[in-house]
Amino acid sequence: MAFPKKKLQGLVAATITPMTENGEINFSVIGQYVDYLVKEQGVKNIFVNGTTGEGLSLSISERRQVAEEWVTKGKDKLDQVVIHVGALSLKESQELAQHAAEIGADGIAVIAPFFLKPWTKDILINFLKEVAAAAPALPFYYYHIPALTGVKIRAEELLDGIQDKIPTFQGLKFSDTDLLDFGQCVDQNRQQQFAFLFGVDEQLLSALVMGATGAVGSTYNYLGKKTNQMLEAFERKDLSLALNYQFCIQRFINFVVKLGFGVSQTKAIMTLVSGIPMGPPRLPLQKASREFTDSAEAKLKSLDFLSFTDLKDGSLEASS
Ligand SMILES: CC(=O)N[C@@H]([C@@H](O)[C@H](O)[C@H](O)CO)[C@@H](O)CC(=O)C(=O)O
Repeated sequence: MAFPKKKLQGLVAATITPMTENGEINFSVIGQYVDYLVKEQGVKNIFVNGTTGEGLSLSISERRQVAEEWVTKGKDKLDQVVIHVGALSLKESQELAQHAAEIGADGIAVIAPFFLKPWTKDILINFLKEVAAAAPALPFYYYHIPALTGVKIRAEELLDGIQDKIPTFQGLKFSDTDLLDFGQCVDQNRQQQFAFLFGVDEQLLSALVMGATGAVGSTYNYLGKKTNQMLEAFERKDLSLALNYQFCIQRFINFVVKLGFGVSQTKAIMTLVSGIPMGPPRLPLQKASREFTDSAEAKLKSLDFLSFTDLKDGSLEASS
């Protein structure tokens, strides 16, 4: 199999799914969102329908439409659009994988099924293999997020010999803090050209030291520019400057984590910073409180992540 695509590297924004106040998907702002990521944040890769995108809270038909809209609006602007196609139902996952191929996505990613769970590596591989086979021309990424799926099979174990079973396997999206597991994934697969995409934004610098080739995360929607500066400093081997950037990013994430941080809060912050209305999350998530948004705004300003002139009208929309 030949993959014409460039290796997925650098920052990948885990996109939010914009919604209207009525809870419908707001497709009308996706074009603007693409431009914002590229022009304001310098982020040209996206990960659609993942955790941040509430992919598992959307219907299959919605997931297809969202994927299609991002691919269409990202054409000639974005480098790569990866679609998360994981689902509890293998059939649905395969349908989404096939659809991603049909619409011209650049790759697919899959989480472990998390209700009736695979308990061994081989069972998980069998599930992933069946999904990957539905899109045999698309690069395949395993999305490791054990805290949310409850599937604790170590990524290092999973990667051992994975390309023999899944020839389209191209990389790992690692959303966990176990840097021993992550480091061993890199170390044991040095001969492969896999993408190692780290998914804990506040710890990215440590993962870069371990050999991460890129990162997928929610904060790259609005802290992409700052994180790109960190990547550039790391690339120039200016570790002290890179650390300054990481600490600065950590100060913000640490602050919001203490207030209670998740997808709802990401929607509110992105609305505030970009001026593009992301709307409320879908149940069971609850909209971020006005108090949260005000505190986050003050913190962003104090860290110089946001100036008064950056504020757009949409900032009001973020709060209840
Ligand atoms: C649990 C979670 O949502 N993790 C985020 C991080 O970007 C996270 O928001 C960030 O590190 C702040 O803690 C990503 O790993 C999720 C992600 O990439 C996705 O939306 O698919």
